[in-house]
Amino acid sequence: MLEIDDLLFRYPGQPAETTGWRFKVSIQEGECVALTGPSGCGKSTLLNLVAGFLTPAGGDIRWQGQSLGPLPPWERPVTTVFQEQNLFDHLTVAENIGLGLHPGLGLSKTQWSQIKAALEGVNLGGFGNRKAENLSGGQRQRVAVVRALLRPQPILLLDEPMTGLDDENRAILQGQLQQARHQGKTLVLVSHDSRDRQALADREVTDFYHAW
Ligand SMILES: Nc1ncnc2c1ncn2[C@@H]1O[C@H](COP(=O)(O)OP(=O)(O)OP(=O)(O)O)[C@@H](O)[C@H]1O
Repeated sequence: MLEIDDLLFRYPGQPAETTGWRFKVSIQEGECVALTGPSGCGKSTLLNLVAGFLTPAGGDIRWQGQSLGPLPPWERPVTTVFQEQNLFDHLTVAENIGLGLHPGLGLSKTQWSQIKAALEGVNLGGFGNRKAENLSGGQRQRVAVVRALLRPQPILLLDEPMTGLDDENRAILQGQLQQARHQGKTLVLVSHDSRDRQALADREVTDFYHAW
């Protein structure tokens, strides 16, 4: 289970008298939960806290009973697809995905073949050797999802993962994410598009945030 347990957070510089957040939600292993709420309620903030990109002022995040608090982002059992994809423009598509598997790109032949096959699975067959800088927004988004899906981490944090996709590619990525869930991954989804939430989420959670 992924437990967000009274996690307290306020952005640096936010005056102490203004309201911060107290996040609380539990997500079962293998579940896909959509966090929903009005713009600005803290959905992306919570994903950044779980990923370890922001530091809470109190409370805890536990995965299978172990606190993630002491772990830096790269040691957490988490992989992310965020709105800004941070692909390295000067690297190829395959290298960008490979970096998610090994920081020095020390990949086996089998892993390079997996990357090639995964790209074919999202309509990007033949794109492996292209520089990321030459991709459209929707293509970049698909590369980012492939990179996340190939990583072994059990928790996938998805912040608007379908941005910029046409209907065909949206359906393809929905299928890939459903497959990941059936393989046992735990998905936390933030999407303004109800089609994604309906296609993917087991339940929508609206009461994950409270005033602190
Ligand atoms: N780095 C930051 N410093 C200060 N305030 C921030 C920072 N990032 C976000 N905020 C504020 O925190 C609030 C929550 O932002 P967040 O992006 O988590 O909301 P959200 O629920 O994901 O919104 P949306 O649905 O519009 O994407 C917003 O009011 C936002 O302006």
